[in-house]
Amino acid sequence: MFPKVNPAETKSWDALENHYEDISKDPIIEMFEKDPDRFNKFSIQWKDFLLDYSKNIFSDKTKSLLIKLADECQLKDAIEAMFSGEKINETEDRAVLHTALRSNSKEPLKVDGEDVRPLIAKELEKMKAFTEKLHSGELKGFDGKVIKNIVNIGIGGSDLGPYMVCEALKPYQKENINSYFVSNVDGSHLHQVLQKVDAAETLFIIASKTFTTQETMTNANSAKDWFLNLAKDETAIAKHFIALSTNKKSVEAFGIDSANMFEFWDWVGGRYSLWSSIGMSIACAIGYDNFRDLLDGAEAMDIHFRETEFEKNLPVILAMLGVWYNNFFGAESHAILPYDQYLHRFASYLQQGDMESNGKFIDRNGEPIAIQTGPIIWGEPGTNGQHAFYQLIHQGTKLIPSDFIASAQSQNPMSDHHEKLLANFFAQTEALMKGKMEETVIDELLKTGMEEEDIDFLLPFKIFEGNQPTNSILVKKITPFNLGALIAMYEHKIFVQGVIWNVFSFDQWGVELGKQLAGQILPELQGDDKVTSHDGSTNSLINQWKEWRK
Ligand SMILES: O=P(O)(O)OC[C@H]1O[C@H](O)[C@H](O)[C@@H](O)[C@@H]1O
Repeated sequence: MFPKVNPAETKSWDALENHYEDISKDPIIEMFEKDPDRFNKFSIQWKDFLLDYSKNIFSDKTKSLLIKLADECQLKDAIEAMFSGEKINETEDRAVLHTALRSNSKEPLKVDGEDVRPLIAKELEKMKAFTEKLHSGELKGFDGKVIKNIVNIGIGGSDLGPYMVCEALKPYQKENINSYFVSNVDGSHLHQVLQKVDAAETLFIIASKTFTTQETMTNANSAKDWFLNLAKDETAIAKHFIALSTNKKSVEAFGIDSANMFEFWDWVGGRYSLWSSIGMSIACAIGYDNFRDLLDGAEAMDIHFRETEFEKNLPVILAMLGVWYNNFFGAESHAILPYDQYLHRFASYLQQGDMESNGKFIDRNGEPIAIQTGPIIWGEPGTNGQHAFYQLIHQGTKLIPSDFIASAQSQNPMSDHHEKLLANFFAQTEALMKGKMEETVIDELLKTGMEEEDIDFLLPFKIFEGNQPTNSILVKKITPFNLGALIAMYEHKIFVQGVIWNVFSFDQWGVELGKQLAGQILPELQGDDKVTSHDGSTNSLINQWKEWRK
């Protein structure tokens, strides 16, 4: 049974509240001075990963209390429930088995009496055969030209994951393939892409779990119209459109033959679906073997997560640190700061992964939750962020725990770029921890020859209080395998936090209301009649738009 423990009613929760009072103002730097072994104690090396979590407001006692909390919330049982295919997504009555998609195990894994392993293997074989045809040039368009452009049309989980991975693995991109992603229903998004491609050389991948999502279906229909206008032959669709979906009926109704449909299943959540046939655009971009490496990396992390004691478990430690700041320090957000340009979509990918999973106010017993749940996830690659928002992290009034992620090896070594990038990566976490004390500021200003009166004026502005917590995640190189492991690490971190906060992490009812209202408003936008059916603000906005639209 999936546990349903209210964390605030556990003994360790009370103990953590008391412990917070004792430790929250202690300078991290002094913890290093007192304990020379601190880095060894609070870091984990696993394969090509080094997680250093020693720069946190965190002691042996914090660690043991957080792990006790995980135990009291029955995390071990929850992990087993997920991996074994229990229907832990109770509000949708579904199992949660994205881990099965990347598993090499042959041991039967049943959902509703059916072993899912052969289903997964069959679909992967189909993806392999298709991508091999694409890369060998065998896949040709309606007039015999070789297909070289891939346009993925999808949104949310059917876009963010594949897009993020294709960007992160750009150095592995097949030379003869150009990949494009269209997600926004704003016609400009599709327009921009269609301008760049020749219909005769283009494959449209319509990616949608439900095949009913308004944005995706609108873009898919417009792409089809554009294509038919050029190809002038309905039968050519079979060569230029494929579908990735769980909904065969709607795929066929759209005009895509089920032979050109790559299936997945309702036990794969949208934001956890890049490992399924939703990863087709990834396999097309980097080749099937690299896609398999991505899956293997994720599987390695799954095994680590499932089998490693919590003390040394990467996702568990990251998750419990997040709980520590979210629930005891009152931190509202968590920053993801990759020092790797190719990871420039990583934070936005994790926004869906994390915020759609744990942004909930009702617990697994159907009761309102009295404690804080999922944080606001945000971030941009370093060093760019340093010149934009780091001011607030260093000297603002908010506590912002951050994950600094860097690749030890550059994909594109160029003079001393990578040393400079990494110098910034190392410097920032040190600066955030140490801050700059009054005496140091005075010393520095005296050395410039500044008058004492001027120093007195400037002094408070130049002080950095420090003690801003950070995790450093150093990865040897962002290969497909390591990226798969990195993504899976965050997926499991999110899972653990959902277990602790006692929320259902795999549904997303919160996205429905806006969709429903947009559906009601759309017909009201036709015609020139004044709209009066909403509140004063919404009516006025719509009516002003009607005046300005032409
Ligand atoms: O793949 P689709 O069915 O088109 O869904 C795309 C996205 O839309 C929904 O609004 C959900 O909030 C997302 O979780 C999902 O990934």
